[in-house]
Amino acid sequence: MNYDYDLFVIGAGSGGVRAARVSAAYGARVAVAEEHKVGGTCVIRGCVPKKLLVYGAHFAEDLADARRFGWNVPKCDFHWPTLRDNVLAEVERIQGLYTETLERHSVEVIRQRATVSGPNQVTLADGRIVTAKTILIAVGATPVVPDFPGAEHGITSNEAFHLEALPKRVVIAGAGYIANEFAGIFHQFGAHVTLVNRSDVILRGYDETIRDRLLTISMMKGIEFRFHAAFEQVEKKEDGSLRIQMTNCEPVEADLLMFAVGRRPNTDGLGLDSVGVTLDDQGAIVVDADNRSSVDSIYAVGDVTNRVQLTPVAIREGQAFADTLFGNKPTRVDYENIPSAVFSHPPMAGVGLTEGQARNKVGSIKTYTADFRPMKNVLAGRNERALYKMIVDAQTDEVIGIHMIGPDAPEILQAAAIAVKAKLKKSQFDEVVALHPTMAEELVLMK
Ligand SMILES: Cc1cc2nc3c(=O)[nH]c(=O)nc-3n(C[C@H](O)[C@H](O)[C@H](O)COP(=O)(O)OP(=O)(O)OC[C@H]3O[C@@H](n4cnc5c(N)ncnc54)[C@H](O)[C@@H]3O)c2cc1C
Ligand SMILES: NC(=O)c1ccc[n+]([C@@H]2O[C@H](COP(=O)([O-])OP(=O)(O)OC[C@H]3O[C@@H](n4cnc5c(N)ncnc54)[C@H](O)[C@@H]3O)[C@@H](O)[C@H]2O)c1
Repeated sequence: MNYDYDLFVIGAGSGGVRAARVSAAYGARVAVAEEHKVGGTCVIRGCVPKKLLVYGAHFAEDLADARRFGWNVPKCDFHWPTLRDNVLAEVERIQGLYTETLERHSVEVIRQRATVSGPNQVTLADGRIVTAKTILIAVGATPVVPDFPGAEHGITSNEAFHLEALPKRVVIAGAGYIANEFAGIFHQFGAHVTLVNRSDVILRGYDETIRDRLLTISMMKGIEFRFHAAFEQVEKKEDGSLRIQMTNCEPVEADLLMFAVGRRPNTDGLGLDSVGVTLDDQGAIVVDADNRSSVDSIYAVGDVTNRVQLTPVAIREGQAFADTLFGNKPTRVDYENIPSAVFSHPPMAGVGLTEGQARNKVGSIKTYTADFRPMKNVLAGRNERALYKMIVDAQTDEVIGIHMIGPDAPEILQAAAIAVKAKLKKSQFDEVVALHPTMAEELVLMK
């Protein structure tokens, strides 16, 4: 049968763009449909604008610390519209680059919503029907908004990048990645931040000691935490402020409520049920190791499969899909030892097993820690300690996990992750001469 395209990709985000571009480079006739902006969550309302806000926020501490280093810093004001508009302009620039790359590879970019209407058929928002030998679903995920009276007065991370003015009092629901990153951002911009979580665990999945250090430092900075609290009701008052009622604590008054309680796959109304694509109980597309769904001609990559919701993972899945299907190079993503980071203030990062996971899985382990006050913090009079932890298999001496919190932790961890992935031993770390004076030298000095 003749199809309009060899490949039709739905969603031009991290996974979809990579899959479309590489498949086209292998000679496939490819189209990609995008209902919002090319680049997807990471570029438009995720990693990129978030990291730029983190940089912007960090100046609050840098400017204060500079005085201890002899700089005569006058009283500085922060102007939110300047940062917001510069960040949004940068996002537009990157969006342009992504679109250009796709077009240069002869990928047809269709700026509309698309839904699946057959195993080889896609229906566009304007009513056009197109056919493709293979369909790749790369529609990502969307923020979860809990259901309770007044929840409509809250925003999600999608809107946080567009705020008219900076709120003075912010309540953030959740205690995961987005909650902790935005807690740091709003706090550094001068807002009073309260994090509300239904349990007393922040950043589940990260090493407990590292998480505890972030909690301690955040509280020291003045970020408040309300644990074991569930939202009951939010009222909007005449002056526009919010009265937020929760279980287990007094109501909180705030100017902004932001939900950061997870992201669910974007499969609603996508037509997948009509063709028999199997979804799990979270609405994620169930795929095999080659990203193939329960329907032979339909594949899925990225957040919509709810495996690991990170951009580099979506990109790898998109690449593996293209290599396997159109490049004659069967490739599978290796999910072992994926490094990750939280761009909180200070940031934290980790790779491999946490101490708790290692005790359960490996049994006999050794742990090494470096708990130190970075040189810069000492001179700045900033009482913030960094903490590095290394987990070693006691039998093989292999380093099976590295976890850290402190300045530049994500930058340092990316390099350390190579060693963990390469299954290097603790003795091989010890053989490396320290690079002095750095924070990273602690990695080869742990005793
Ligand atoms: C605030 C925030 C910060 C983040 N920070 C980081 C970080 O620092 N590091 C990191 O690794 N990850 C981060 N992430 C996660 C990362 O953004 C995602 O894991 C990644 O974007 C997933 O890529 P994807 O291709 O699966 O989906 P997406 O990038 O979400 O792309 C999906 C695209 O599909 C489009 N679409 C959806 N439905 C349709 C349809 N029916 N028709 C046409 N188009 C459609 C959407 O508009 C979107 O553009 C962050 C996420 C958020 C929300
Ligand atoms: N630096 C990064 O790499 C980065 C940054 C941001 C987001 N992301 C990705 O995006 C995903 C989504 O981020 P997120 O922060 O929304 O999710 P998350 O899974 O990190 O955290 C969700 C939090 O919400 C809490 N929660 C869940 N349901 C709740 C409810 N009904 N009421 C109150 N609290 C509730 C959970 O206990 C948890 O603390 C992450 O899992 C991550 O993969 C990555």
